[in-house]
Amino acid sequence: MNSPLKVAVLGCGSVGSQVVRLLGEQADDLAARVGAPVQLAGVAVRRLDAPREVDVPAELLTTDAAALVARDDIDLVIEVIGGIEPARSLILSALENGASVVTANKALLAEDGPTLFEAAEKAGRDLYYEAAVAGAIPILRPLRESLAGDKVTRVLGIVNGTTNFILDKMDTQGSGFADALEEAQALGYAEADPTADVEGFDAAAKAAILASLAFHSRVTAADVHREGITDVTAADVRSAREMGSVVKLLAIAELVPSADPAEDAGVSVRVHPAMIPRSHPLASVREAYNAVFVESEAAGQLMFYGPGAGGSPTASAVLGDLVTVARNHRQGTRGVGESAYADRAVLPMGETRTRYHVAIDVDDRAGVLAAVAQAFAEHGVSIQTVRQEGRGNDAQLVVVSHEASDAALAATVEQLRDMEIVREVTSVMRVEGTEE
Ligand SMILES: NC(=O)c1ccc[n+]([C@@H]2O[C@H](COP(=O)([O-])OP(=O)(O)OC[C@H]3O[C@@H](n4cnc5c(N)ncnc54)[C@H](O)[C@@H]3O)[C@@H](O)[C@H]2O)c1
Ligand SMILES: N[C@@H](CCO)C(=O)O
Ligand code: NA
Repeated sequence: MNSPLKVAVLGCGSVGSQVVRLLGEQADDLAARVGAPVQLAGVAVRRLDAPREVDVPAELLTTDAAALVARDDIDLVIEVIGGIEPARSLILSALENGASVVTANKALLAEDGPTLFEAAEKAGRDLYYEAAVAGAIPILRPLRESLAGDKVTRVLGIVNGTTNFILDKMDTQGSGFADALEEAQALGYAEADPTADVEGFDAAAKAAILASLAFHSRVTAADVHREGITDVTAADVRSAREMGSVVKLLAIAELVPSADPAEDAGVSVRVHPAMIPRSHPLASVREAYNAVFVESEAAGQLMFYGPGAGGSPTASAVLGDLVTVARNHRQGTRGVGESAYADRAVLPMGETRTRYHVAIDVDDRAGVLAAVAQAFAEHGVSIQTVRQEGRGNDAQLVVVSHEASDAALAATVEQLRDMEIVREVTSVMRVEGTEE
C-alpha cells in the first residue's frame, strides 16, 4: 500500500463531526478507493472541551486552524467551519502549502469563488465543493463533468430545505407563514435566526454557484436577484392551489436568448417564490427535500433529488469529493478546475422575461375587466388567462400573463394598485415551469 494521505478537518460541528465519523468507519474502503490510506491528522475546533457528536483523540484536536493547515505533512484539507473568515484565509493557506481542499462553504464560494479557484489553479491543486449546493445530491459534478459536452439552458432548483418545508406546510395544512416557520423551528429545520433561509440568502448563494457551473461564467451572490418567502401569504398558496399549482422558492438560472440565434443575450439568475404546476416534477418535492431540475439542449430534462442538508448527508458529498481529490493528489494530477471561458453577462432582473399571476379584488360592474385588461395592455403585457371569482363586493379577478419583461409586469401591478376600481391587489407571484 502507498503511504498514507494526511487529512486536516477544519470545524467539527454538524458536518465536520460526521466527516470525522465516516473517515474512521469507512477507512478500509476509502483506502481501497483512493489507493492509499486516508489518515485523520488533525481536527481544528473552536473549543477543546466542547461536547461533540464524535470522539476525536485528544492529540488530534487543536484550536489553531492556521497552524494546522500550514503543517508540511498535510495533504488534504476539509473546510467545514463556514462563513467568510477565517475560512477563506485557511483555504488559501492550505492551497499555498500544497494541500488539496474540499469545502462545503456555499457562502464563501458565492462571494469570492474566483479568488479560491485562482489560488487552486496557481497551486496546481484541487478545490472541490459538491456539498455546498443541495447537500448530498450530486449536482455540481454532473454539471461540471457529466454535462460538459452539452449546452445547459436552464437550471431550476429547490435548494433550501427549510423554506421548502415551510411552503409545503402552508400548502398541505393551510398554515400561515408564521405558524409554518414555528413548526420548522420546533423540528430543528429552521435556525433560531432563520434569516439566511427565509430571506433567500442561502438559496441565492447556491444559485450563483449553479449558474457559474451551468453557464461557464462567473456569477457571484451579489449578481443574484433575491426575494425570500416572508411575504408569501395563505391567500397566495390558496390561489396557486385553485390554478392547479403550488408555491415553491426557486433558484433559477437560465440562458436568455437574443435576437441573433447564434448568440445569447446573457443569463438571468434569481431566487424568488413562484407558482409551478402540480404536474411539474419539482412540485412533488415535499418537506425539507431538495431537487434540481436541469434542461439542456441534447439531454433534455434531468432531475436530481434528495436530502439537501443534515450532517450525515452533507458529509457523504464531502467524502465523495475527498476520494476524488485524494486520488488526484496521490497521482500528482488535478481534476477539472474553474471553467469561466463563456464570460456571460448577468442581466438585470427588469430585463428578465417572466410571467405573473395577479389576484385583484375589484368592484363587480361593467367595464372593470376592460379597465384591468387595459392596464396590462398599456405596458405591453399580454394576458394568457383571466377568471373571475365571487360576485358583488367579493369579486376577484385572477390574471395570468404571458411572458413579458419583469419591469413591465412590475409597472403593471403598480398601476393596478393605483386604480380606483381596484380595491386591493391580493396576490402577485411569478409563474414558472410552464410552456408558454
Ligand atoms: N449543516 C448542513 O446541513 C449543511 C449542508 C450543506 C452545507 N453546509 C455547510 O457546511 C459548513 C459547516 O456547517 P455546519 O452545519 O457543520 O456548521 P456548524 O456550526 O455545526 O459547525 C461549524 C463548526 O466550526 C467551528 N468553528 C468556528 N470557527 C472555527 C475556527 N476558527 N476554527 C475551528 N473551528 C471553528 C464551530 O465551533 C462549529 O463547531 C458551512 O459552510 C455550511 O454552509 C452545511
Ligand atoms: N439551511 C439550509 C441547509 C444548508 O444549506 C437548508 O435549509 O436547506
Ligand atoms: Na451537492
